[in-house]
Amino acid sequence: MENLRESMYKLIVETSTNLPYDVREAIKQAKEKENEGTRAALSLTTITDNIEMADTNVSPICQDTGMLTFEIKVPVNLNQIKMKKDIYEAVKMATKDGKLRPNSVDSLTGENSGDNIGPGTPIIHFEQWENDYIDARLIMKGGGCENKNIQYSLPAEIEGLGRAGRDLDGIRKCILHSVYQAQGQGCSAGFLGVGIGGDRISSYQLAKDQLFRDNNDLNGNEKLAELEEYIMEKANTLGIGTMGFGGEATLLGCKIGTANRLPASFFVSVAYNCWAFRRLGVELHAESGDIQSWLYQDGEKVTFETDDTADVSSEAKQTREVVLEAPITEEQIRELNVGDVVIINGMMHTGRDAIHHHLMENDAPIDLKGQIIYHCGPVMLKDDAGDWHVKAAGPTTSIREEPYQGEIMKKFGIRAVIGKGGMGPKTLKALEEHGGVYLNAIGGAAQYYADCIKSVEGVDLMNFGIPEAMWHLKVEGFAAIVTMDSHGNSLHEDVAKTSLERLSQYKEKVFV
Ligand SMILES: O=C(O)C[C@H](O)C(=O)O
Ligand code: SF4
Repeated sequence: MENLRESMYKLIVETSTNLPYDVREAIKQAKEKENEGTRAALSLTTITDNIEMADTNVSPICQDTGMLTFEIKVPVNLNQIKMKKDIYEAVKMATKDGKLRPNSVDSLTGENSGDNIGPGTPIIHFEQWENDYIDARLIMKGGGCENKNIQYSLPAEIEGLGRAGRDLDGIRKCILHSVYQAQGQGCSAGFLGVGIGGDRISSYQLAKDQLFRDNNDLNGNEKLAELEEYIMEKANTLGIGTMGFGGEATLLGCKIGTANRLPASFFVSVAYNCWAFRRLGVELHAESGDIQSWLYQDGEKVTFETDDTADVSSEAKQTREVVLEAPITEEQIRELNVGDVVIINGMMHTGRDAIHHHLMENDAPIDLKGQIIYHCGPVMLKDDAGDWHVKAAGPTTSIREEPYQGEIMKKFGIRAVIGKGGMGPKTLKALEEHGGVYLNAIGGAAQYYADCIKSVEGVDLMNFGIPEAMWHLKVEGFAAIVTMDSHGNSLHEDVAKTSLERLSQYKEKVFV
């Protein structure tokens, strides 16, 4: 198996940088459904441009390269301990080359292992089979969509839908609700893997396993096939849309599986995957470890036309072009309204979970008055001369900073924060009181935004690790949409409200 390490390296790089054909096809169809010129359509154009850029640059589609999970089937008698070592080496190499973000963090101290290896990471499952070759599949599921996974224990009372019993109709309610509760926070439009039955643990595993099914396959169980079809149709009427901006495309795939359960338990578990659905596989020669064929890449590769006159930045030309450069004044902020597209030039500073926590108790390493904070944990590489380069830099889910954001903006005089998925009432109130704005960038579009970053001017608090440090970035033409303004308006609040109303239409029994 002298080539296993190299083959696994190829699998990792390809999974991180090149979306599988079935996922590309689903995104292409979603884009065709949206009306031209709408925010949803323009956001999808940013997403498809980003997919092509990642492919061309051989760089991560999204900066969160996720929890590496390998599912490997091996002929009997193969040494799995040796195989594991090769996989670890391949992971380390891919991290060093900037194809993976160092994403393995000690749960208590927050210390980043730096190479993606640590207790519990990566996840590798082996299973023996009677075939004479190896089937190795990899999924890289990011943290934002992982946080939107949900497990229901039936019977249950479901928000908007009422009582869900221990039957197919109860399951239907759980799955519809799971789409609603994710809103735009898991970078919709998304894909669902659903596990019915098992115990709490195996039920979630079953849900994640469903994500390995080809998006175009038909469920072998007629009832479940019907349910999958129903969910696809109805979830796309909720109006959550791409990034939760509203629109036609909310769900791109739904795969449901079952396992036996105990008489006393009835779990429905949902694994929510963002549009950046990175999963690929290879068939390997059992002796050499060479790649014999790729999985999920049958037929002709689905490509997207790139159109730089029709992405989010072009919306500014149709609405109002507002160019911002820090330091920003309160007056400039008060002029902004939900729906405006802002083009940012000049400096912005990254800050996510560790920085927000730190700033509550400590001074900032630089003067943040009038500045812009970007909720982002980039993939960075240092060259031989010691200079840093941005390899991927999309936004992270902002709601995690909800306990801190308002206070921190006031304390340091920050005028704008950029992130994705929106923030809650506490931040909205602070934006109104202080004169601040929340700007939504397109989640997952890590190449698109990396391209806007013209230089890395410095970094502070590197002790928190690469994703969590405060990077000082100079940008040009960085486009984002005002989704929460200083007048008490929040697009996220509006979409949450209307989607709940739409969800409630589906209260009545459908499956008997
Ligand atoms: O960790 C990140 O960079 C992003 C994360 O996957 C998220 O969706 O919030
Ligand atoms: S930022 Fe969005 S696209 Fe990237 S891993 Fe998180 S949920 Fe997925």
